[in-house]
Amino acid sequence: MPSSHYMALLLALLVLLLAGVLLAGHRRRERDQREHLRAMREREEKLRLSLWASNELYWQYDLERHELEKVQIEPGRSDDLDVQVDLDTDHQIHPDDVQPVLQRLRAYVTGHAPMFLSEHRIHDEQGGWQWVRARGRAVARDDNGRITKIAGTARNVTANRAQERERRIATEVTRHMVEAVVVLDEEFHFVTVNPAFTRMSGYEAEDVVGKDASLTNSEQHDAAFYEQSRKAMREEGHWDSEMWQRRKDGREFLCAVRTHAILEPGTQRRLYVLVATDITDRRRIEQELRYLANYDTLTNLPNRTLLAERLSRAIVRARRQGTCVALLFLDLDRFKDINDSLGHATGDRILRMAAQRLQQAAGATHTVARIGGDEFTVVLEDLAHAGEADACAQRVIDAFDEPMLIDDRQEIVITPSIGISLYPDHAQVPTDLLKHADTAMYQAKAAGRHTFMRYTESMDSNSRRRAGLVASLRRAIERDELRLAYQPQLSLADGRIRCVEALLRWHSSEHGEVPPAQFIPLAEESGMIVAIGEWVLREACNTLSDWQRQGLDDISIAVNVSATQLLHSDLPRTVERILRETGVDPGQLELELTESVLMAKADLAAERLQFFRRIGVSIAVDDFGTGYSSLAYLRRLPITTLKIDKAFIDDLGRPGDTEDAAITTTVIAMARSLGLNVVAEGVETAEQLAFLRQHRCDVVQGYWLSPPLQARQCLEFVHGWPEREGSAMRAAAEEGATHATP
Ligand SMILES: Nc1nc2c(ncn2[C@@H]2O[C@@H]3COP(=O)(O)O[C@H]4[C@@H](O)[C@H](n5cnc6c(=O)[nH]c(N)nc65)O[C@@H]4COP(=O)(O)O[C@H]3[C@H]2O)c(=O)[nH]1
Repeated sequence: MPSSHYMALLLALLVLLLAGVLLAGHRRRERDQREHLRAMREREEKLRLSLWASNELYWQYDLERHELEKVQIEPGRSDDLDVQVDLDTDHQIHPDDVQPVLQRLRAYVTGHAPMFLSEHRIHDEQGGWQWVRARGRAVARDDNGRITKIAGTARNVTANRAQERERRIATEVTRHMVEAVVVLDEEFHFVTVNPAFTRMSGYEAEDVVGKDASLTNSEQHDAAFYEQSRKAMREEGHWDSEMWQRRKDGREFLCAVRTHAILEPGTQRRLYVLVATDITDRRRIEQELRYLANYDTLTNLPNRTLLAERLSRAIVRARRQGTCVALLFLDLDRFKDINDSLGHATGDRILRMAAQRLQQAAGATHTVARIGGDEFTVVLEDLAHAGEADACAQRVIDAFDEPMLIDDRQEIVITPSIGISLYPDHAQVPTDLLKHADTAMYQAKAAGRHTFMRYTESMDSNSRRRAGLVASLRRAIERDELRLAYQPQLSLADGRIRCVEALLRWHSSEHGEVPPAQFIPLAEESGMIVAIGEWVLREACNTLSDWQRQGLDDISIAVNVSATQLLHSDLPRTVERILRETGVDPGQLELELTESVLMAKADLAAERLQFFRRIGVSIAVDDFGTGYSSLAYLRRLPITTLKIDKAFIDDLGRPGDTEDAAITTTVIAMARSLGLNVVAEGVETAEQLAFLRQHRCDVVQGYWLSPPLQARQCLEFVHGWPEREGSAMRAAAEEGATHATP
């Protein structure tokens, strides 16, 4: 074979070989390409699947072109994952979020943040806004290394945010609730507590979480109570109650608790939610109100309301058991004077002491109540006979014999008057028992106070008489039923009558002659004493000026003035006016006030007395020795005269009387040392006169000299006195003196 043929064959073979190689290379490339394409498809598929599964979209942002490319899988189609690619230059970010998004982008691009991370709102397809959470990082840079493209994923977090918001609000609400919120697990162990629980119990969350709820149990309840509450929660799913709990520091508090069982989200486990309100203060206020409604806050004794309740119950019990109930009604004698004179603070102290003595005397088992002012009651139950009530009343009276010590320096004796009524003898219902005991108490007062009396039906007529007297007294002045009697006073130094005391008389057209001891207290209680007192003053001054016109110009007149007149009326103006109108010289008027009047509202009393002294009117202290004032106290008042009460004079001069004699001589001596004029009241016998003369008493007044007389008789008596003096009277006095002096 020619070499040219050989060469051609070789060339053909080479071509074929080359073609084969090329074909094989092409086929391999084709295979590689197919493989690459398959891998790409697979990756793309995985990407789609993961985008679908994570419900996120893929985005890529071109920083130079400001173009945003979004790739997202149509939601809800798992088998056919359609890719939706949007090229978007209008990124449709919520106007409020644009700046924050740009800032975050800038932070990443400038290297201040490791990635782009942003939560912001974008338009959704329905025209509303949806929250997206986007993450991304650089996918392309220019030759200078500057980021030109960022890509990443974004997910719709609108629902999450709403849930998260709800959760945050719920947490905040729980945190700020005034009520304690406690969540317990099925075993009643603490799961969570809110700050209000910490405030209420003193336990921080870490002190209690995981521990048994019995940690805060109080000893106010027994174990059965708590077991019962757990049973109710377990079986009924709720439990509402009030319960005492113990704080970390040991103090106990009362709370109103509402409990509900819930299921722990995502599990079947039960949780118990307890909402508790601290009602300790509310309960205390309720108890205080109940206390205020039923108790007297000054003495802590039951008040009228509780008394009525206890008395009703006592009657019901007595009816069932066939026993007897006694009601003691007690009023403190002349308490008003003490209250006025020593002040309300002292008055209150006396009431408290009186309450204690009363409770002690009555015994702890009996109801002692304060039903107003200085009025108290005692309910005695299970009495076999009425004599037991009398014995109790006597015990009470004895209990008050001991003086009360005020402020460690002043001793006061205050006496009670007591009325007693009995179930079933006198009444069947509480109101009638009270009424009858009150009536009996008034009778005890009328009988001279410091005593007790059992109710009798005749007492009702006495009460009616009192009411009738008050009604008649109101018309006494206009009916011209009042008169004055005048009782002369003898000055022992010169044997002359220098003063007469004006004493009021009332002859009622309905009740006849009513003694002052009966109607003056009524006039004082009803306030009528102011008008009556003014009438007395005018009448006395008119009589004196009348006597002066008839030649009796060297005599003065003493007029009684009550506490109400001195303190609650404009007595200084009244006295001035009457003196002016009647032309009586102030030096010839003496105002007689009882001790208690002078101590009443001491400042005002002193001020008024100073006024009278300034204008020349004299002041006498009446009934001295019966009250509780001391000479030391009276010395501070501008007093001119001291009248020793008849009670001390009565036994003077009788053999064996040493106490009254000692008191009288001491009072005379002390009064003289203070420069006071001393008048002895109620001098009835020559012996008394002699005693008084011997002990240098200044003045005597009483039946020995003369009873109170009508104005005309009194004028005649005084006119005729100089003739009589030195004869029979003097003889009697001297005779008495021989008897009286040992
Ligand atoms: N057993 C006895 N009694 C004697 C004797 N001497 C005088 N008396 C009586 O003793 C009382 C003395 O008056 P008093 O201490 O101011 O006590 C007076 C006085 O506190 C008060 N009173 C009388 N008139 C008035 C008045 O016009 N205003 C005021 N506020 N009270 C008056 O009534 C009280 C009683 O007055 P009366 O019944 O008039 O009683 C008078 C008088 O009649 C005596 O030797 N033996």
